This record gives sequence, C-alpha cells and structure tokens, in this order.
Amino acid sequence: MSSEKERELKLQALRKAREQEEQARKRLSQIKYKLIVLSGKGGVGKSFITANLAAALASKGFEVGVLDADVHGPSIPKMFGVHGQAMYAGPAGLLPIVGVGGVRVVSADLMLPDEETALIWRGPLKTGFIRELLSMVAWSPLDFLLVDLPPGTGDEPLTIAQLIKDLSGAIVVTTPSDLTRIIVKKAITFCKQLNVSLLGIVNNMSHFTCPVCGTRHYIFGQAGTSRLVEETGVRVLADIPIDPRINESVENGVPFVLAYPESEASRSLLDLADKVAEILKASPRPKGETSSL
Ligand SMILES: Nc1ncnc2c1ncn2[C@@H]1O[C@H](COP(=O)(O)OP(=O)(O)OP(=O)(O)O)[C@@H](O)[C@H]1O
Repeated sequence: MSSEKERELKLQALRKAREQEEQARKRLSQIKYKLIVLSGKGGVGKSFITANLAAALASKGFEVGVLDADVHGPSIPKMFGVHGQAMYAGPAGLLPIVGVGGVRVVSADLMLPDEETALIWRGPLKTGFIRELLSMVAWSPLDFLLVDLPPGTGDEPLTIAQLIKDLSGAIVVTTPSDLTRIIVKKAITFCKQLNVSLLGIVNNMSHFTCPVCGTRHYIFGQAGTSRLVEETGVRVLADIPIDPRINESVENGVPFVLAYPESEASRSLLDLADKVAEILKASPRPKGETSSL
C-alpha cells in the first residue's frame, strides 16, 4: 500500500473515532451522574458491588444503568438475570436490556452468540469497541450510570476515563487483606492522576457475622483497609460482610439486595446507595475535567 493511501486510511479512522466520541458525548449528556467502579485487583467483588449498588439505587426510585466494561470477563448480565439475551438496535440506537430490578444493562456478553465465545482483543480493538458502544447505546435519561471496570489500570479504565470526561467520580472496591491494599492503591493513584474524584472505598468481605451467636469474625484481618485509608486519605463508604447466600443470588440472577433485603450485607449496600446519592447531590457537577494523561 502506498504511503499516501496509508495516510488517508489513518485520517479516515481518526475522523471516525472523533465522530464516535462526539456521538458518545451527546448520548451520555442525558445521564446525570456517571460513576466508575474499579479495584485494580480481580475477584474482590467489584461486579457484585456494582450490580447491587445499581439495584439499591433503582429500588429507591432512581433510573439506573450499568455498563459492563469488562469485555473479557463480563459478569453483570448474569447478576441481573439477563445472561443469554441479546441487545438489538432500534431507531434510536442500541437498546440496553432491562434486568431484574429495572436496571438497564449493556455488556459485550449481550452481543456474543454463545457463552463459549471469547473476545480475543488487544488494546486498540478494545478501545475502539468501547468507543463505538458508547456512541451507539440509547440509554434514555438516567440518574446514574455505573461503569463496572475490569481489574487493573489498563486499556478499558483509561478509555472510559478519557471518553467520559464529565465522570462524577469513582468507587474503589477492596478487601481487608494487605495484598489487596497494595494493588488497590494503584487504582487510587490511577484516579488521582486522571483527576477523577474519589467518592470512597467499599470494603468488601470485611467480616463474617456468625448467624448463631452474632460474633464478628475478621477472616481477612482488618489491617489492609486501615492502611489503605491512612496512606491514600480516601474514606471508607461501606463495610460489606461475607454472606454465603451472595453466590447463590448471583447464580439465580437476582441482585442480593432484592433477594435478601433484610440481611446485614443488603442493609450496608442500601446505606451505601444513600451515601453515594447524598455525596453526589452535594458536590458540584463536573464539566469535563478528567485529564488525558
Ligand atoms: N461479600 C461477599 N460475600 C460472599 N461472596 C462474595 C462477596 N462479594 C463477592 N462475592 C463472590 O465473590 C465472587 C467474585 O465476585 P465478583 O465477580 O463480583 O468479583 P470481581 O472483582 O468483579 O471479579 P473480576 O476480577 O473477575 O472482575 C463471586 O462469586 C461473588 O458472588
């Protein structure tokens, strides 16, 4: 291919990317608060927290959407009982699937032909996919959009933070162990470097309360999260206990806060929803000031 042709193709791709960014910006302007949920470390319960915070906010009468930005390991559809369904395009754009509790869900999982299919993509393809997705989704007016990010501080978090320039803030999910602290600290640094406001930390799997005697057992200790708070200055918004029924609710596709609203974990998640709504209401709306590194 001649170098002139190559240059022309690159220019075309750049123009298309700019158009998609502009389209995404317009579509997202219908959403009042846009939050990212991240952890840096895998398996700490980030998707569980995202799904249940969304369901808790929806149960309080808010219009809520969740964007599952984990293209390699999407788990949000399963948590809302819509795994296996397919999003389709209407005249307004790509329509989210409405999950249990009325939360609108968008995920790569809702675009794949079957559950064995995996997206084997490198950085630029993932970036392009997220950009195109955001330019296409017709969310309808929402109060909250929660973006569930994959572990790490790689392509997806960076793409989201750069595309959604008016992010309202970030919620960081951790567990109390010291190993988690070291990795989660990187996610906090990531937010600070990108100028994303840190709403706070959710300390998941903080303890186990014996259902017989009510004693609290700190299975993973307490030191990791305490040190994380000391070192970063970010506050803890909620301590969510371990509850064996959480896995069952994930399997059944019903958010835990709806399946067991009276449990200790659900009460903490419902309080978390109140806190998040209050903090956002009290803070000035961002005007596109996330930095681009
Ligand atoms: N507080 C809890 N008590 C008991 N089980 C929990 C709790 N929080 C999460 N889990 C379980 O831990 C597992 C991992 O949760 P989840 O998929 O939300 O983690 P994640 O951080 O999003 O993982 P990934 O790194 O794969 O994105 C799930 O089976 C979930 O049901």
